[in-house]
Amino acid sequence: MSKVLVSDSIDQAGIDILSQVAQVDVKTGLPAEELIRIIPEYNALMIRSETRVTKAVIEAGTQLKIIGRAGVGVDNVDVPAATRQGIVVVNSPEGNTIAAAEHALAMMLALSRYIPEANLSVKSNKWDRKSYIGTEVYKKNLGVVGLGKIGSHVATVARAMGMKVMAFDPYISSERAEQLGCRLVELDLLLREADYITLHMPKTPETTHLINAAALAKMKPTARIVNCARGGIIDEAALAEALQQGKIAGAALDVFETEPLGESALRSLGKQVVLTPHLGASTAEAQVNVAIDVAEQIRDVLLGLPARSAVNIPGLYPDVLEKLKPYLRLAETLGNLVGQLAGGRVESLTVRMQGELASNDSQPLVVASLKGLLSQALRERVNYVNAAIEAKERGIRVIETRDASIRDYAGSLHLQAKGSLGEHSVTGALLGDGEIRITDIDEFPINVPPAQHMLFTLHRDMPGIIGKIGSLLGSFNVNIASMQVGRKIVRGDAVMVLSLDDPLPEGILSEILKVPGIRDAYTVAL
Ligand SMILES: NC(=O)c1ccc[n+]([C@@H]2O[C@H](COP(=O)([O-])OP(=O)(O)OC[C@H]3O[C@@H](n4cnc5c(N)ncnc54)[C@H](O)[C@@H]3O)[C@@H](O)[C@H]2O)c1
Ligand SMILES: O=C(O)CC[C@@H](O)C(=O)O
Repeated sequence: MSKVLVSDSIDQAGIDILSQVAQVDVKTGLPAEELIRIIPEYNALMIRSETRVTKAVIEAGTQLKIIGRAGVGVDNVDVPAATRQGIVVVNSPEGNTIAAAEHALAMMLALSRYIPEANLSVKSNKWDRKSYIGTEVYKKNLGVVGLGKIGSHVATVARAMGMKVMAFDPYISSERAEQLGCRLVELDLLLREADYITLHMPKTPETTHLINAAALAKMKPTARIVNCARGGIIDEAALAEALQQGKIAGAALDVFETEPLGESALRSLGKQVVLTPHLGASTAEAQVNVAIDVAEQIRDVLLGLPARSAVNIPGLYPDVLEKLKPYLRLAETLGNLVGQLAGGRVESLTVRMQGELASNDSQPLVVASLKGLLSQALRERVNYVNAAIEAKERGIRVIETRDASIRDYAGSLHLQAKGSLGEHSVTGALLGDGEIRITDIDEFPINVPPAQHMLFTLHRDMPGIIGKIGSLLGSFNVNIASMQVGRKIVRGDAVMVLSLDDPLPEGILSEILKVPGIRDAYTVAL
């Protein structure tokens, strides 16, 4: 019989499902070394946000087939390490949406009416009606940052309370925002105009400390901010300072840079700060939803069936998956690449299956391309199950075409995306050993493997230009791993593709664009 370890507190409904197919051991609060010691016995691990599933835990889990996260964020799991070891990681993308949205709304109202402090005051035998004159949210401007599942529900309820809602989300179409009755605006405007700001995006390199001292300085002195998304999106030291100096009026936080929250200046602030210990998902309903959702997936995988919300492996039957795996990786990489070249707001994606691929079932490749395309915006939230729905909700038009006559490689994939940075295309193929090659960018032939940090330029093919870019990168201490130029005619337009050992520092792109002959430049992180 299979063995499942449940290492965080999970609703009994989930345990009951797992018990149908496995021996279930519930052991919460395990120290890291103890988890590493016992994990080799288990075929599945079910967690919430407390257990840290590090590389060491994964490497020790030699029998593990699946890790189930009863919740949305899998930032406490080393997903690349699990993928390398062939362990499926599943989550529950929607089970706690309403709970988290309602918590954010409750935080906003608690902040406006000083409910936590007033409650403490009455409980300490006082009857103070003067210190807690609040403000109404009715007719106030709410700025929603991240208009995904939770942000959308917050926006809908806030509108019903009479608030005027604006939103900033670089990956959402203005049509989607309009459907929700929101004005899609730039972050700068939202920071300046909002009376309340609520954050609902994932923590990514782009969103880490998005709300820093400079952002807080743009806010109104009467503004209040709520973070029920992820710790670290707000710079807590800068926030404490802004509150102490009266630069903003209040903050309510459910999530923190370090959890549990240690020593923090935020704890000593008064009624203008409300803090909760990561309770966004803590409702009876959400805990039942996520426990059932994830336990069912663990049960299915232990029975040899596919998982419906796999974060790292598509929900396909194992034999189909095995055959398609290298092409799914190709499609995902190309989707991620073309999405970044086209910019955030992608309107359409064309997926062309070429050569031998033209006769395959195209659906998994289209889904993998969309998963790659949306991965910058949604990170672990996008998977093979929800990629198509997420794309539809974002108003992305998907066009599938086939051309069996293109036979430069046995099978190749061509993606074309139209977004806020214009229309861009990439083609890629697999070499005999399964290595990915990018064979074409914007119709310019090249032959490069994808790399973690890449720079693409469109320029005039003229003497000296490559040297200038090389020296410029050198002056910013960026090491070039490889470089290739693709051109159609001599001294016409050309593309240059550079693989870099380091991410490009801020400001360098504008310097590159100043080099005579450079028409455009894009950075990509894969
Ligand atoms: N406090 C809790 O207990 C709790 C519970 C559930 C979810 N969460 C967190 O809430 C957040 C939102 O969850 P969701 O289910 O709505 O996710 P979602 O994927 O449905 O939506 C996230 C949205 O953020 C947008 N986004 C990405 N980068 C952005 C950026 N730089 N600026 C603005 N928007 C950006 C995406 O386009 C997307 O629309 C996640 O961080 C999730 O982990 C917290
Ligand atoms: O498990 C929890 O309570 C938190 C869950 C939440 O942060 C999530 O990402 O789903």
